[in-house]
Amino acid sequence: MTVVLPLHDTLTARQAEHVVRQHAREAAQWQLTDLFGHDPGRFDHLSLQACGLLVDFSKQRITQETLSLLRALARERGLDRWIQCLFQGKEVNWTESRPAMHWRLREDAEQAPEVDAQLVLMERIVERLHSGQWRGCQGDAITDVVNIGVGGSDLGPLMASVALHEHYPAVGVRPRVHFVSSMDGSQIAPLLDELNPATTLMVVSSKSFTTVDTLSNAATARAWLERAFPDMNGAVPRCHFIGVSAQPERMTSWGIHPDNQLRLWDWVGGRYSLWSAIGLPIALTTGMDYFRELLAGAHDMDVHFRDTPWERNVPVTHGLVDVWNLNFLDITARAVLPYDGRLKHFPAYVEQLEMESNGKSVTRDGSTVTHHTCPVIWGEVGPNAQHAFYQLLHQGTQPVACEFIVAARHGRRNGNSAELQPLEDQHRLTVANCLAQSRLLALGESALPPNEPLPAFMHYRGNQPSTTIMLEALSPRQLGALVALYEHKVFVQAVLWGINPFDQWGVEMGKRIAKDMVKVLDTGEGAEGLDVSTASLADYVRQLQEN
Ligand SMILES: O=P(O)(O)OC[C@H]1O[C@H](O)[C@H](O)[C@@H](O)[C@@H]1O
Repeated sequence: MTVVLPLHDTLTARQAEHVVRQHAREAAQWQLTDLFGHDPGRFDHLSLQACGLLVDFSKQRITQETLSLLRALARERGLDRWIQCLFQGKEVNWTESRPAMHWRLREDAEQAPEVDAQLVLMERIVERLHSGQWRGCQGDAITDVVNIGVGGSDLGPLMASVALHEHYPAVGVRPRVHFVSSMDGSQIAPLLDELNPATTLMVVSSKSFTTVDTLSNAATARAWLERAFPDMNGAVPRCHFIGVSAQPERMTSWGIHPDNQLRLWDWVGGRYSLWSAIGLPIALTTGMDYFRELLAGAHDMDVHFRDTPWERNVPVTHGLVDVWNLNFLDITARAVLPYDGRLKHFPAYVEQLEMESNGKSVTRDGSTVTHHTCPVIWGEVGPNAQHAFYQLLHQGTQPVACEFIVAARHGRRNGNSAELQPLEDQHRLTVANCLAQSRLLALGESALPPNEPLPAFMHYRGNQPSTTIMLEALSPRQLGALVALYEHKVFVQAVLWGINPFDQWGVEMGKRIAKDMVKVLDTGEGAEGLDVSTASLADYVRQLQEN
């Protein structure tokens, strides 16, 4: 099927960009202190609510006019048609000739029956594990599940399982869920020392089922189980391995029993796949009802993104503000700062989602972009980062756009009120820190009560822009909405930049040349074709390993 995707109307897009650029010349002089001083209604004008999230853009260096000019630019770049193409399942991933239909994983059984069929299989597995009916090869109930995956087959499930670990399945007992991703064996080795093979189940999670990191960890896990049960090698794959992949034949030839295979599809990008069976660890942590709530929250955001006018559209606004910071204010770094330890893996998740999606430099027509695409993104749990890199945010030389993510209520589910009070107090303290930091970053020392003049080294210059995303509480539904918000804002930005957010060709070459390098390290073969630095390092390693 050939699909005609909208191309930019280059001339008008250039005109719109010119207008935004002129506006940005003025904006370069703006101070957030003045913007707040001039417009007491700034919060009302520049904050939006959707799907249980309150998103405050008022601490960004923008005005209502800025957003309106950026929306005009987006209109001229064809964003409305691109959104339609996304949700109509057109080939928006044009370098791989595929649609990108992660949103379809959040549809109901009627709209997406093939998705529902996999959810039903997944639910059966989850129930068998929670009820103790899934048995190891010696008849023991499973107590520990190890998810073996990397990239999108690790970061999303890990992030959401940890974020929602206070949500328990309604019935039964959940197993402990562990994550192994690193190819060097440094995670799996100590884990296997602790675990009992009789009660451990491995989930080998790989969309392609070719990723060497995952397959080498899976091989180590299989050897460990086969050593433990030398006479039961036929039962080991059946009782101790589940596979999740878009490649059933590869799962089968690796040895995953057909009954233990869960599927996803080529039309789901790895970093967009936590909603599929790749999310099995999440469902094992929370139970299937909460997993479905997570999907429902993401679906809420899909509908909001698709149907809401851009003036009130959170992913559109979020994407546009980031484009503004990067391309018009030259802010090339962004910090993702959750004020909630449960979201400790959220920054790493966003790093992959955004930088693997939008770290591109070639446009649809094959030309090189003439502007920056994705900023450098990093992050950490905010309160911990306060004691680490906030020094640079407050007094360093570079502008950094910050993103604060915090829940208004902790929403703790277990324990009596006397026990919970100290924890509620800790949550309030955390929210207070979040608000204090974003205020100080924005306003600098003018946020402080008037005092005697500070020496230069104590100076807080302020004017660091930030967005605050406030959840009512960290529920599965709101987490689903939050993650889908990021997925869609990434798409908005890609459309404005004219790039494909759904491929990752920049990762492929590294995988290929690593194979040749293994040969160099093993035998020295191929070293003569290498640069002197790499050849010398390889030689040094070989000498040390031989002695
Ligand atoms: O799920 P897999 O096929 O094993 O892929 C795992 C990961 O590795 C690749 O190199 C890509 O960069 C990621 O986008 C992907 O999520």
